[in-house]
Amino acid sequence: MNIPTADRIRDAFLETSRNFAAFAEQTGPVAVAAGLMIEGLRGGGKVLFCGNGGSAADSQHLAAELTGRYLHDRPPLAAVALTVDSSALTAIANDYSYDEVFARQVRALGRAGDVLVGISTSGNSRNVVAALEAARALGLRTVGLTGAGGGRMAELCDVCIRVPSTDTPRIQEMHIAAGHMLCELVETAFL
Ligand SMILES: O=C(CO)[C@@H](O)[C@H](O)[C@H](O)[C@H](O)COP(=O)(O)O
Ligand SMILES: [Zn+2]
Repeated sequence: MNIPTADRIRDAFLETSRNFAAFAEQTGPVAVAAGLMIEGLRGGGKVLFCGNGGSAADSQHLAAELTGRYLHDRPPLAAVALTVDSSALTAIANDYSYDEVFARQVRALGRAGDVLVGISTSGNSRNVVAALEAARALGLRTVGLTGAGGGRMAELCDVCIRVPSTDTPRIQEMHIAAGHMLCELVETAFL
């Protein structure tokens, strides 16, 4: 099927708009996740993020919003993206397996009271699932950002933000919007 370019762009933007309208009616999990992050940070804990591909980019983006600032000046907040240390990622993948790249870092760095945010559009990426399992075993709180199905992550998360789409890029668009809202709510609590 040969869809004219303008129609294709408009259809994609309208789909994004419909997705966000549906997501706006499902705000509860975002509020609960922000509460967990605020509680963890107030208790002296930190927020860890992990994900693959676009979700790796989201992980470092969101961690930087907390260690730096989102909109306002306030104390730095403890956050680490487990996606950015190329030496750790390559060594763990090479010596153990790619499935272990986040879980091993969680076991190295995670402490009870911390929060792990796992980001996956399918909810089934094995390294993110393994990281959530490791986090639960250590007593971390777990937050998921997934697509509508939730995948295997749904049952491993204290709260799972399941955005209303099954299309990877459309899901990612809502993930970063939800992530920004999390940062806004967390920042407000520390102003
Ligand atoms: O950004 C994109 C697609 O928009 C890709 O890089 C995407 O993140 C990768 O294919 C990931 O490996 C997908 O993994 P997941 O979201 O299912 O956990
Ligand atoms: Zn992408």
